[in-house]
Amino acid sequence: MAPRGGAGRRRHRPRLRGVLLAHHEPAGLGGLRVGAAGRLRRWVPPRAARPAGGPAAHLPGPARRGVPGCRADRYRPGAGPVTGDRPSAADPVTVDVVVVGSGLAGLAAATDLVAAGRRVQVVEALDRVGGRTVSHHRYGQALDAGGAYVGTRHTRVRDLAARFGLTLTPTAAAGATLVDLGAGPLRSDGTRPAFNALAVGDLLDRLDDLAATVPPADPGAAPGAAGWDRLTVAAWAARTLTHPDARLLLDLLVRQMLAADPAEVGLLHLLFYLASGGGTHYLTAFAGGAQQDRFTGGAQSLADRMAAALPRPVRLGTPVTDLYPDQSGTGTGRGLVRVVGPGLVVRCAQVVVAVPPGPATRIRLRLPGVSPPPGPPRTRGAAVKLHLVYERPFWTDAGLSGWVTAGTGPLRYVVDDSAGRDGLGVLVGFVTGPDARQYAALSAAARRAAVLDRLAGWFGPAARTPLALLDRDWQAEPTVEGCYAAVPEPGWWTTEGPPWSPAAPDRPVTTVGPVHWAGTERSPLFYGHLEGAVRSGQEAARRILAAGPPAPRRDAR
Ligand SMILES: Cc1cc2nc3c(=O)[nH]c(=O)nc-3n(C[C@H](O)[C@H](O)[C@H](O)COP(=O)(O)OP(=O)(O)OC[C@H]3O[C@@H](n4cnc5c(N)ncnc54)[C@H](O)[C@@H]3O)c2cc1C
Repeated sequence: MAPRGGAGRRRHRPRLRGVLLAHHEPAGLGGLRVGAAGRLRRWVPPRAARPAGGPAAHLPGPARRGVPGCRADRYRPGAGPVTGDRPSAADPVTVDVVVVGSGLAGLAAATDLVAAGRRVQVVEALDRVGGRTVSHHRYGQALDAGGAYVGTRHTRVRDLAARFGLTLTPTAAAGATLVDLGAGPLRSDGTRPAFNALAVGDLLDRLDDLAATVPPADPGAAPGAAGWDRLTVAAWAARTLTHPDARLLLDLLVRQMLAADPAEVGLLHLLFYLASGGGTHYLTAFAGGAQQDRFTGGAQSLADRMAAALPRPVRLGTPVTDLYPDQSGTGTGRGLVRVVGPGLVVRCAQVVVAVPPGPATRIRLRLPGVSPPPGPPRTRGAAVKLHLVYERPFWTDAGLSGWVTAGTGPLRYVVDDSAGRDGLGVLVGFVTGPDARQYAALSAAARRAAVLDRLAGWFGPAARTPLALLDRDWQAEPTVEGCYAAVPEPGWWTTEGPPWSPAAPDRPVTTVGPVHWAGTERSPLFYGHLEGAVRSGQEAARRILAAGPPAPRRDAR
C-alpha cells in the first residue's frame, strides 16, 4: 500500500471557509457575497473552458482541480491509500468493493459493506463528500445548498442520523404565507395558495388516484402508462383540467417538486414520482410531511460522519473514468475489475457506481458483457437554491411565516430556515426550471437586483439588506447534471425504464456482472430524495453480500 500522506498527497486546506459557493459554478453564476456596505461581491472565478483530452477530460477544469468544501482532515484529496500515480500499475491495491461516488447512496453502501467485514474503497470526483448534500456554515448556522429536508417516512435517513449521532430540527412554519400570482402578494393562512377549494381538491384527488395505479417498481405496467408517458403534464392539464386554479396549482407543484416546466415532464413521470414519494399531500407538506425536519448541523454532516467512520479514507478529487477487466491476475486474482481514474488504479471484485445517471454514462465500461448503465439519460430538472441571511427574522413582526409561493420567476418559492425567532433570520429561495436557466444567464448585479426587488415587494425594505446572499446553481454541476433529480424525457419510462428492474431480461438492470448501480435515481421508493439515495446504496450492498463471502485473495492488502 502506498504510504498515506506520500509525495502525491494534497492536504485539504479550508481555503474558502465561510464561502458558500464552490469553484465549479459556471461563468455568470458565481457565488455572491454582500459586503459590510451592502455591496455584493463576486468571489467565484468563472468556469474554465474544458481542455480537450486528458484522463479526466469528461469533467470541466474546476472539477479536476477539486472543489473545496471538505472539512475533515481524514479525507485525502488526490492521494490516500489506494495508490498510485501509475494507471498501468502491474500490482495495484486490491479491495473487495470499490464504491464510486460519495453521496448518501455511495456512503450508505460502503457503511453496510464495511459493517459486514468487506474491504471497501470509496472514490469521489470532488474534493468533498456528500454529493447533492452540501452544507455551509455562516454566522454559526448551517445552510444547506442542496438536499435538506427529511420527511416523517424517510426512515432509513432517520436511522442513519440517529446512528451517527445527528439531530433533526423541525421545519414547521408559524404565521401567514404569501401568494403572489402576478398582482402582488396575498396573505394566506395555509401553506398552499388560497385557490378555489373544490378545484384544488379535485386536482389533488385526481393526481393521487392516477398515481395509485402506478406501481413504483414498474411504472410502465400501469394501465394507462403508454398514453401517459408521452403526454406532457402541461398537455394533460390543458386537456383535463377546466378550472384555471387547478391548472395554475399543477404548474406550481411541478416546478416545486421536480424543478421542471410541466411542458417538459411526462405525465407518467409525475405520477411515478407521486407514487414513489408518498402522494401529493405528503410530498408538499412540511409538518408531518416530506419536509418535516432538517439536519440541525446541515445535511452534509451525515455524509461527513459516514465517511469519517470508514476504515479507508475516501479518495477525493478523483473522477473514475474507466472500469477494465484486470489482466494481471493469475489464479485467485482472475475476474477482478480495475477501477481507473487520474492517478488511480484499484483492483476489486465488485464495483458500486453510485453516481447520477448523466455522469454515470461517462464512465467507460470496458468489461465484457457489461452494458452501459441504465438510467434516464437526459434530465430537465434545473434548480438554483439561494440563502439570504438577516440579522433577525423581521418578517415575523408582521405575522408572516416567511413562506412565499410565486406564479412568476425568478423566485418561485421562499421558506424560512431560521434556527429560531431570536437568532438570525434565514430565507431560502428556489429558482427552478426555465427560470433557473434564465437566472443563470444574468449578470451578478442583475441577479441580486431581481432577488432583492422581489423579496422587498413581499417583506418590505428590510429585505434589501441581508448580511449575506448566496446562491448555488445545480445546473452547472458536472458531477450531477440536473436537479433535484433526473427527470427523464416524456416516453422514456415505457421505452427504456425502469432503471432498476432485476427481473426483465430485456430491460436494463442495476446489477450486471460485478457492477452495481446505485443512487437516488435507482430507487423505486423515494426517487429523487435523500431517502431514495440511502435505500439504493443499501440495496446495492445487500446484493453484494447476498452473493456470498468474497473469494480469498492472496494479493489482498
Ligand atoms: C437544491 C437541491 C435541493 C434538494 N432538496 C432535497 C430535500 O430537501 N430533501 C430530499 O430528500 N432531497 C432533496 N434533494 C435531492 C437529494 O439531495 C438527492 O436525491 C440525494 O442527495 C442524491 O444522493 P446520491 O448519492 O444518489 O447522488 P449524489 O449526491 O449526486 O452523489 C453522487 C456522487 O458521485 C460523485 N461522482 C459523479 N461522477 C463521479 C465519477 N466519475 N467518479 C467519482 N465520483 C463521481 C459526485 O461528485 C457525487 O459526490 C435536493 C437536491 C438539490 C440539488
